[in-house]
Amino acid sequence: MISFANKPGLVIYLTAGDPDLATTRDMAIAAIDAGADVIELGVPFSDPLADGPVIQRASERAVARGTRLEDVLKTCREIRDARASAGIILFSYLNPVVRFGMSAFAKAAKAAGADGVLLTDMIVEEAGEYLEAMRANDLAPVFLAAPTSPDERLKAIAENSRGFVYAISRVGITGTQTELAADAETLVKRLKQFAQVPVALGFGISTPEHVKTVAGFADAAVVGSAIVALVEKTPAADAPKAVGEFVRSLKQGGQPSS
Ligand SMILES: O=P(O)(O)OC[C@@H](O)[C@@H](O)c1c[nH]c2ccccc12
Repeated sequence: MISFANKPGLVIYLTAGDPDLATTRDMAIAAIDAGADVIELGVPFSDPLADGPVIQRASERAVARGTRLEDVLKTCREIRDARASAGIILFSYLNPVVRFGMSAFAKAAKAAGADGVLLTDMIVEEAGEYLEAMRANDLAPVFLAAPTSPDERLKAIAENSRGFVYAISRVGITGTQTELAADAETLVKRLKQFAQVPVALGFGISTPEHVKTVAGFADAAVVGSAIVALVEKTPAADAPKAVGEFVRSLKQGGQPSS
């Protein structure tokens, strides 16, 4: 279930299959137990355009190991069986989903226990068939909103998103930054005019301080590259514990001060 009732709301991105699928499952479980509200389970893709170097490398490693969409669905099911109530979003580019078949994919995602789907390069203006497949399977479609989008696009993105809407804090690619983008708060406020669902902010969020700042104006923070970089430098056997500890520091350090 997608809920951000325990502040600060936290969405944790993992590239499935890096370092391997069993470790991905265990890291997701550790992240949930440490306070992650939603896991974004990334299907590794050979041509990840929107991704910065850290996630690109993770995708390459996972693809090189032969990780396929079917395998990621299986891992999703394992995470769901282990933790009934956490939110799970399947995260992919459009191409692998189209190859799988949109309707078959939606059915399989539901059967795998996912709550929702985010397709990075799916644009809301062309989402008719996708939205229908999501609706038919009771899955939440999550769309990305960029600071460069005019109001009428933000409105369509907000109104068609379920579970939450994803605000991209800055133009460009994923990756950690020392400073949060200055116009991130403006984008969240613009989206909030239109959104009935929570607004999550991602891109460049990597520290408990960032999470705390974001919690002041958005419903949730998305952390991707900082997690994936930690996974990259940690031996597989230690990765679930390391991810759990990092997520706990984000959740606790991100708490609003009273
Ligand atoms: O890596 P960052 O800067 O922490 O941002 C989250 C991001 O990685 C995750 O949500 C994501 C992974 N791949 C993407 C592609 C497009 C948009 C978002 C994403």
